[in-house]
Parts: sequence; C-alpha cells; structure tokens
Amino acid sequence: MTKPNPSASGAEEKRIGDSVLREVKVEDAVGLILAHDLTQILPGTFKGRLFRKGHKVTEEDIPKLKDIGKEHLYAMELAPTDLHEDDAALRMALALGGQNLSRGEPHEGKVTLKSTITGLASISKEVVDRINSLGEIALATVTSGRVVREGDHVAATRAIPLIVPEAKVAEVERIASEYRSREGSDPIAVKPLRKMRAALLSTGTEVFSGRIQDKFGPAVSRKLEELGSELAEQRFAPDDRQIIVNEIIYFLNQGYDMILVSGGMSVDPDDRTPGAIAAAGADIVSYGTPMLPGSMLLFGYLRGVPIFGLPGCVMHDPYTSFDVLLPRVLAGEKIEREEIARMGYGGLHRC
Ligand SMILES: Nc1nc2c(c(=O)[nH]1)N[C@H]1C(S)=C(S)[C@@H](COP(=O)(O)OP(=O)(O)OC[C@H]3O[C@@H](n4cnc5c(N)ncnc54)[C@H](O)[C@@H]3O)O[C@H]1N2
Ligand code: MOO
Repeated sequence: MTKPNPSASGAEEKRIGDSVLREVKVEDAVGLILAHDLTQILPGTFKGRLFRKGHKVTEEDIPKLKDIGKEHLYAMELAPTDLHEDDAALRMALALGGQNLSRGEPHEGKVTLKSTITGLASISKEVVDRINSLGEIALATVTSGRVVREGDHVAATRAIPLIVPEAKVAEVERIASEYRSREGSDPIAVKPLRKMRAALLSTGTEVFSGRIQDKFGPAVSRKLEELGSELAEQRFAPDDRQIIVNEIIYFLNQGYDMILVSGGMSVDPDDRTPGAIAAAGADIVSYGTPMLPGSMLLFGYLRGVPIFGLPGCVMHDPYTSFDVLLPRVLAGEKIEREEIARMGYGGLHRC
C-alpha cells in the first residue's frame, strides 16, 4: 500500500490512499511544520516528546533531530478521507470513553483515559476485541472488574500508522454507539462504589472464648475502608449453628447493607458457617469459588442483602476471592453463579 516513489525533487514520497508523505532531509527542513510528535528515549531517564506536532523547525533543531536519529522528516498532505494519528486516537477516545473518565490530550498518536474516582473498571471485552481486529488502530485497556483509583490509566487508544483511513475510525464510532444503544452503558467506564455499612460475625470458639485474639475484624475493616465503606458492627459466636443463625438474623434486622461471616468455612466438624447461612434462609449463589486464595468462600443473598462466608485466608491474604467480589457488590452488580464460575481462569494467585 505504501510504496516509496521518488518525487520530482528526488526525495522519497509515500502515498497512502490519497494522502502524501514527502521526505525532507533535516538540513533542508528549516521552516517545515512538523507533521507529528517526535519522541526521544534516554533509557532510565526520559521517554517523551522532544518536538511537538506543529512545531516549526529552526536551524538550532537540526543537531537535536540528528541526535534522536532523524535524517529525514515528513511533509504531510492529508487527504479528506484520511486522519492524522492524533485525530484518529482522539476520535476513538471520544467514542469509547464514558462515566468517570478524563481524557488526556493526544500525544504521539495516543490518547489516554484515566479514572477520576476510586471505582470499578467496567469494560466491554467484546468491543475491545472487535476494535482491535479492525487493524491500523489499537485499543489497550485494564481488565474489567478491576478496582482503579483516581488518576489510574484505564484505557489508551492509538493509531498505528501516521495516517489512518477515516472509515476505520468511523467503524469504531459505529461499534461504540451500537453497544450503547444495546446495553444502555458506555463501552469503557468506571462505576462508582457505594458506601456500605457492613456487619461481621466472627465465628470460632477459640476466638469467642478469648483463647486467641481476633484478627478478622481489623483485616476486613481495612479492606472495606480502602473502598470507602465501613465495618459498622462486629459480633462473635462459638461454633454453634443455631447461635450463628440467630446472629445473622440479628444483623439482617439491623438493616446492614452487607453481612459477613468469618471462619468455619472448611471441612472440619466444627465448621458450621455454610450450614448456618443456608439455615438463616439465604439463597446461596455459590459455596466454593474457583480462585486461590479464597476457594472456600460462600456468596449469597439473604432477602436481597449480600452475604459472604469468609474463609480464613481473607484475614491474612491481601488479594482473595473476597477482594474480587467485594468491589463488584459495592458497584451495585448482581453477582451470578456464571460470573463466579469464570473466576477460575486467571484465578490462581497463591496458596
Ligand atoms: N482438608 C482440608 N483442609 C482445608 C481445606 C479443605 O478444603 N480441606 N480448605 C482450606 C482452606 S482453603 C482454608 S481458607 C482453611 C480455613 O478455612 P476456615 O474458614 O474453615 O477457617 P477456620 O478453620 O475457622 O480457621 C482457620 C485458622 O484461622 C484462625 N482464625 C479463624 N478466625 C479467626 C479470627 N477471627 N481471628 C484470628 N484467627 C482466626 C483459626 O483459629 C485457625 O487457626 O482451611 C483449609 N484447610
Ligand atoms: O478459601 Mo482458602 O481461602 O482458598 O485459602
């Protein structure tokens, strides 16, 4: 598509569709307006724009251009059916980005979308894959369902060649708007997290009787606070099914937004928690989660209130199945069994 042809002046010329890129020797480029950003990389020190698109080349620039390996520059004649890399990246970012994202300025053919809040990245993998199979343009994102903080990068759009057919970008816009009308949401967004008041029942006769000091309360409290929620009440119970049921019902009657029950989630005879959560009347979405750590986690709803059975690892591992599901619950997502089943692929972290 881009065969170099010697032009009348002897300089190399690339035709891309109806657009033309003409090579100009840097020595002859004084007065030329740069057609794109020029990047300098000093390993370990600097990577970024040395010259900006639109800069008018001066005599003093020539040695600097040679230092970054430029013997030639492009003079660009852009056809109306084509887009400059920066404009292509910008139009893609405008088409795709939605709720709680800020857009950086086009930079070396790239536009970055950053989160403006602490929230849950919500990204359509289907849209990302479709766009990346169009060719000549690229969209890179974080994975959907990940917690992002204010200022974190969520997605970046990029044009691959310097000149991109406008039709490619129009196709991106079409895919994005089709997604919006079908799903009623943006293809790339950050969902806000609700501030929830959670209650924790810590089971275990060894903790209840004071044989050992509780470590679950502080750990769960920290995990909730990091996401803007709070541990409103913690109570303790021995390994007795009926007492655990009564305490769960007490929490339900207090109107907490989320109920957590820690310990007793495994296979020992004293592990009463899953049975007690069921006996309290919860609809169990899943007992057992294909992620390590956190495989013994239980998730369900008790009269619409999310209820978790938390295995021991939640207390001492920073990233468990609880840490994956908690932000989704806070973002208002209804957790289904299929979603839990999908956590296994990529779900092996440690254990
Ligand atoms: N044979 C099998 N063994 C284990 C399995 C299994 O499937 N088969 N699962 C493992 C997994 S995974 C986990 S996680 C653990 C623990 O699960 P539990 O939720 O039943 O935990 P507990 O037995 O109640 O306690 C484990 C450990 O942690 C201490 N603990 C509990 N609560 C507190 C608290 N509030 N503060 C401080 N310390 C606490 C408790 O005393 C125990 O030492 O099971 C694996 N084993
Ligand atoms: O539930 Mo266990 O937590 O996989 O360590």
